[in-house]
Amino acid sequence: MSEQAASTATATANVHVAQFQPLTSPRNLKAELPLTPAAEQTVMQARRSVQRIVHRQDPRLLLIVGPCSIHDEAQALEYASRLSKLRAEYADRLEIVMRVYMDKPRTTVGWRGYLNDPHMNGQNDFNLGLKMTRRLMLKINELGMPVGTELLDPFVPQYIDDQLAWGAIGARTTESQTHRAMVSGVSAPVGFKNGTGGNIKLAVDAIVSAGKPHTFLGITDEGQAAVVSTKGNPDGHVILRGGRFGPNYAAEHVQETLGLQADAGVTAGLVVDCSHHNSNYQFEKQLDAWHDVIGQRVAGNDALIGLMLESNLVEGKQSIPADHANLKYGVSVTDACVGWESTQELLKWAYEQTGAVLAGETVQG
Ligand SMILES: O=C[C@H](O)[C@H](O)COP(=O)(O)O
Ligand SMILES: C=C(OP(=O)(O)O)C(=O)O
Repeated sequence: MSEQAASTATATANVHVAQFQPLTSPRNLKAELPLTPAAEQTVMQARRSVQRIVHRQDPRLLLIVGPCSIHDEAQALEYASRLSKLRAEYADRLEIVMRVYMDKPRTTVGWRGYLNDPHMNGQNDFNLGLKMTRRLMLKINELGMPVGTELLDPFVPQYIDDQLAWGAIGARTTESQTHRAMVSGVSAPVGFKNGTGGNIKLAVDAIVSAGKPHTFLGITDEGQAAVVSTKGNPDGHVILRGGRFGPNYAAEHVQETLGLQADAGVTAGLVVDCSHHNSNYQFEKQLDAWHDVIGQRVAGNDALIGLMLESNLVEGKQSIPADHANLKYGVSVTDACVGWESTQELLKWAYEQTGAVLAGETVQG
């Protein structure tokens, strides 16, 4: 697509706009990369399971597991292929969804993810990023591995909503009206992180807001600017991710959250993100959160319905080198992740532990 300079610049308008570029429409991209029957089946089955887990009608644990961010298609597919085997093996007790995070929020600036900047060089080729995102999600769904992602840019759901079993709103945007309204129209269940400062109430408020109809400005499938009216998303839930004061997965924080939800009439279960402030950004500490939360669930706290784990083929993280040939294989370029061996052990442990919880309970599809 050809680039176009800001043609509307005047003395007072678009003073700080450098350029506009045409954006492909959701319909064009979906015509090029349609949802296949196999991918659709993965999405539909997993979405239904996640909805039931969120509303505590299915006792299995929802586990959202995968890299902090995707930066390489082949590595993401290798990870998805490995994870899909464990998903199938543990399906009677665990509903495993892969973290396929493509659009990254930043505290200030930094690489904004594969969707925003697929070349990782500041070119911000959104048209390519959207295509690569849709293609990767399609391939992962076709493996029978359901996809979960953070929804950050409000236009993006029109391009990938049909492929999502689960979505998240990040800690930096849960309080945003724009994101709450956007979620009210998203087809999949969506989790809201607590704020970076640790405020849980704003995530509960977000569930209430996104559960209602909204009218906002967005785009149509044809890519035309439009007034969008939604019906409300009934499957919002809180994701506890810790705050600047420290972790918030202990029993007292879980109780506090349930109290806030009761006041607001929210009955959804809670997901705990083992990473971010719940691990103090040290990837090994995700194990503490994982063991603690599953321990609470096994001890009888049914409100704890799921966990998130930041995991990659290889543990740790790396900075993005100027020469991408120097990127280390399978290592995160954003937050540090646990490696594959730990991931396997953690999933096996979760499966073993939840045996007692699920004994005698029937999982209905
Ligand atoms: O999940 C990843 C990061 O925590 C998030 O994108 C913020 O990153 P930053 O604080 O490094 O910008
Ligand atoms: C950015 C993320 O988390 P948070 O919004 O909790 O910082 C993430 O999960 O990738």
